[in-house]
Amino acid sequence: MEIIVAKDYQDMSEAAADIIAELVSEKPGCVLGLATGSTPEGLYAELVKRYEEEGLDFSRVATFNLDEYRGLSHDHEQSYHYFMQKHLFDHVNVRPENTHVPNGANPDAEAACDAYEASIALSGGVDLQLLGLGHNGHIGFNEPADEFTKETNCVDLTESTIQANSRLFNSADEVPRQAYTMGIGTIMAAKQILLVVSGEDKAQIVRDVFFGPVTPKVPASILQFHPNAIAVVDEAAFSACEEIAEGTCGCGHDHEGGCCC
Ligand SMILES: N[C@@H]1[C@@H](O)[C@H](O)[C@@H](COP(=O)(O)O)O[C@@H]1O
Repeated sequence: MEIIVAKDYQDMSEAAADIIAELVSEKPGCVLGLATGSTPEGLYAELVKRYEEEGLDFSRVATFNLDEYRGLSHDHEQSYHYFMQKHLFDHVNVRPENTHVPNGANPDAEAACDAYEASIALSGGVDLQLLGLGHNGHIGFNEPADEFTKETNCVDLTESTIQANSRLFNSADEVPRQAYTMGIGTIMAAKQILLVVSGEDKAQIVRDVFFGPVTPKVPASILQFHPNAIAVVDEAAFSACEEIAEGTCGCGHDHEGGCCC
């Protein structure tokens, strides 16, 4: 995994937007896998700026979002569909019919997830998958588990994720208990991965993800095995990794492939 350490949140957002903008310019009909959460808000703002100021063209781009809460309709203010409209889709020239978010309003989990997986396959596959990182190492809504998930599936959210995401709802009671999410297999099938992480509160999990063992207990650790993964993290999020990156953590081993301690 290539790691780019950005100075701060704004710097991280710009560096990540550069990578997406370059792909959209080089391959106007590309398929973008998109993510929600606070972390990518700044990079979406950067993409909107590039559309407005430089004419970055999204008219042939197709998008597939990672996940959606089960039970929330598209127009629910806390749905990820609504989030994407608000932060990106309403402000650039992407065609609505080319944007895809799992259908949280479909109570038939199997049908909703199978349909989503099929539409990703029909698009030819994701060129670049953007990811944020949960405090417990989740990507999409793939929570720590005994094994890696494969395809789009329905998951039970962990209590820590419900608590973390409750800041966007009136109370934790309102946070849906389940979500539809691309599986780890779906994510790993993307040709390129772009992980963005910001803030000191993620420093320990960033260290585990980048340098710890690859395990479904830390779902994002699987990204160590992706052949074309880039992580853009700010200095605060990278702060627990510095000693490893500099090779001064004292274990005496070569850290090129990650650290054992
Ligand atoms: N399902 C989303 C994830 O895709 C996201 O990466 C994570 C972290 O969000 P934030 O960037 O707000 O810390 O939150 C949610 O649980």
